[in-house]
Order: sequence, then C-alpha cells, then structure tokens
Amino acid sequence: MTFAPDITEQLARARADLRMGVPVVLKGHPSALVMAAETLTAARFADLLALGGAPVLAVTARRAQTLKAHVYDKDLARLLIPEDATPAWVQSIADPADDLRVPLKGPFTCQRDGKADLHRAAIQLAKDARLLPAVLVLELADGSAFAAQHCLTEIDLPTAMTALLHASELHPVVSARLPMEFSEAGRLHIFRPEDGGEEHYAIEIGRPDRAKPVLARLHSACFTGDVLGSLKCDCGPQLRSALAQMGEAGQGVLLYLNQEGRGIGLANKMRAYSLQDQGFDTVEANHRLGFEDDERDFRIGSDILKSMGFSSVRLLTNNPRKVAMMETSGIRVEERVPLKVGENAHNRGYLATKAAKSGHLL
Ligand SMILES: Nc1nc2c(ncn2[C@@H]2O[C@H](COP(=O)(O)OP(=O)(O)OP(=O)(O)O)[C@@H](O)[C@H]2O)c(=O)[nH]1
Ligand SMILES: [Zn+2]
Repeated sequence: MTFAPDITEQLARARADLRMGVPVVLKGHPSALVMAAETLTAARFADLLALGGAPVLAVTARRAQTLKAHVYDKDLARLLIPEDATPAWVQSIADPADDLRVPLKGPFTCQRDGKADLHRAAIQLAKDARLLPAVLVLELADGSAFAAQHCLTEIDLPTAMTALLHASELHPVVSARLPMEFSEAGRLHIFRPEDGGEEHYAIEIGRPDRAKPVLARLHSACFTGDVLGSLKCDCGPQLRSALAQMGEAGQGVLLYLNQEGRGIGLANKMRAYSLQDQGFDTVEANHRLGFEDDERDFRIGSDILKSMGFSSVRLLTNNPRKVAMMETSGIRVEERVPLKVGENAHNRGYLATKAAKSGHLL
C-alpha cells in the first residue's frame, strides 16, 4: 500500500509549483533544479545564483530564432546566464513583449555539450502549466538530497517523459439536461482528465444514433470570441452556428475543449494579441513567444467521442488537422462540413493567415 503520488500526480504538482514560482527537481543523470522564467522572483533568482554552478536559460528553438541564439539541440537552445544577469534580463529573454523596443538582446553564448533531455522536459512542463516556454535549469550533484532538504517536488525524468507524451485518460464526471436557445433537448457532459488538467465538455443535442455518423464539432475554447464577442477571430459565430445547425437537425454533439489560444492559455494568447498589435500575424506571434503555431492535442476530442459511444462523425470544421487527427485516433470522418461564418474587417487578416500558413480551407 502506498499513499505516495504516482508520476501523473507528481507532474500535476510540478505544474502547480512552477506556476507559483516554486522550483522543482528533475531526477536524471545528472539531476537538475528547474524554475519557470515567467514566475521567477528576485529572491529565488539570487538563491539560484548563490548555489554556484552554471545555470542556463532553456528556450525553444522558435524563441531562439527570434533571439538569434544558436540552437544546438534541434528543438531548444540553452543560453548561458551572464554573471550580471537580473530577473529582468531573464524576463526579457522569455517574453517577447519588448523585442521591438530592445531588438539586440545578445549576443548569447549557448551550451553545446551535455544532453538536453532535462531541459526539454522542463520546457514541456512549463508549456503544460500554460506559462511561457522558458526555464532556468541548474545541474545538481545530488537532486534527491536537494529536493528533500528544500521540500521540493522531485520528478524522475525517464518516467516523466513517457507520462508527458501520453494523452491523459478522461473520465465522465456528470451529465445533466440543459435546455438551450438553440435546442431544448440539450445535455451537458463533463469530462475530467486523470492528469489534473482542465476539464472538457460535451454538449449533446437530441439523442444521436450511435450507429450513424453524428454531426459533430470540436470547438477549442476562446474566451474572447465565445464570451466577449471579440471580432478578432471567428470563434463566437462558429460556436453559435454549429449549435444552431445541430438544433435544426435535432441532433449533434459539440465538444467544448478547454484549449484556449490553440493550447497556449489565455494569458499567452493575450501576449500574442499584443504582438499582433505590433504587426506580427497570428502564427508569427506564437513563434516569437516560443510556441508552435498550434499546441493542441485533438486526441482529447476523439477520446470523448469514443467514450460517448460514437465512432464516426460529420465534422464541422475548416481545419484539415482536426480531420486528420480524428482519423488517426480512431474516429472516422464521414464528411467534413465547412463552417464559414463571422468574417469581418478585424479578422480578415487572421483568417487569411490561417488559410495561407496553417492549411485552413477557404
Ligand atoms: N494563439 C492564438 N490563438 C488564437 C488566436 N485567435 C484565436 N485563437 C484560438 O484559436 C482557437 C480556434 O479554435 P477552433 O475554432 O476550434 O479551431 P480552428 O483551428 O480555427 O478550426 P475550425 O474552426 O474548426 O475550422 C481557439 O482556442 C482560440 O482561442 C490567436 O491569434 N493566437
Ligand atoms: Zn477565437
């Protein structure tokens, strides 16, 4: 019998720690102390430097490209921290907000020797915590002793890598009748992932025949578009049009996936919006922040559909990636139903960029 948290639970703790600015220890060969750049405090930075050694700031290759830093590790760069570095320096490397005002941040010296596995896992943890993907990493001679001494969460690296790659299992929590504007025959289902991440929702309209392809939509959360009626994207009109079509057909299922900002979280999406106001498009903004264009995992959608008993869909989308990911994860897409609504003067450029750079169908 053990009450000790397993690797999934430890990772959930580690994400919460990083969000709070608490360091975590990654146990490998060697082990390392990890802190998220975004939540770094002056006191903890001073403590880190006082430990001696050579801490590095790991950023993604996307961010390194903007910084003109050498990428020796394929998908990331390990920047040496200059002796006179301050928390503001760390912040300016992690956050592109003032890149245009202070364009020349380097030159940087990047670490070339040694492995980057710890740094890769640490960046993934920061992304999963919806923080900027930049982390301070300091090798430790004895990670376990350090973690015990400072009461820090300690994660075993090889086990963590496997867990980080697996999509977390989702469990139905509850469902209840929900009469809506678009259909009185609505039902809202809540699904909770095992990894302590965000819950996702399914809105079932009518009682669709499980043996037939169901009219379905995978809708990623967009607080600004869905709730505030933002004109910068087409999410709100898409959400309402999908529900209206399902209401008219008397059946359908809309998955509302809490993957705000194509999986980077609302704070980072607002950082991207701020970069867009500086002239970058939606894809460039994500890259400057250090993210890929799209950080979503659509396996969540197919897992929910399967658990509700569906095996094929008529998918309301303009995004071929959604179709491909449904099919590779075991849901047959019988038909792609285009969903083009809500174009306006503010989102025309955004929609054109998605078509030109992300393969969205016009
Ligand atoms: N990072 C980022 N996310 C954005 C931006 N504008 C909108 N989003 C997010 O993009 C996602 C859009 O989701 P969806 O409408 O489901 O997906 P889609 O890829 O556009 O595909 P379809 O609408 O199905 O054609 C939501 O999570 C929004 O929050 C942006 O400029 N930057
Ligand atoms: Zn939107």
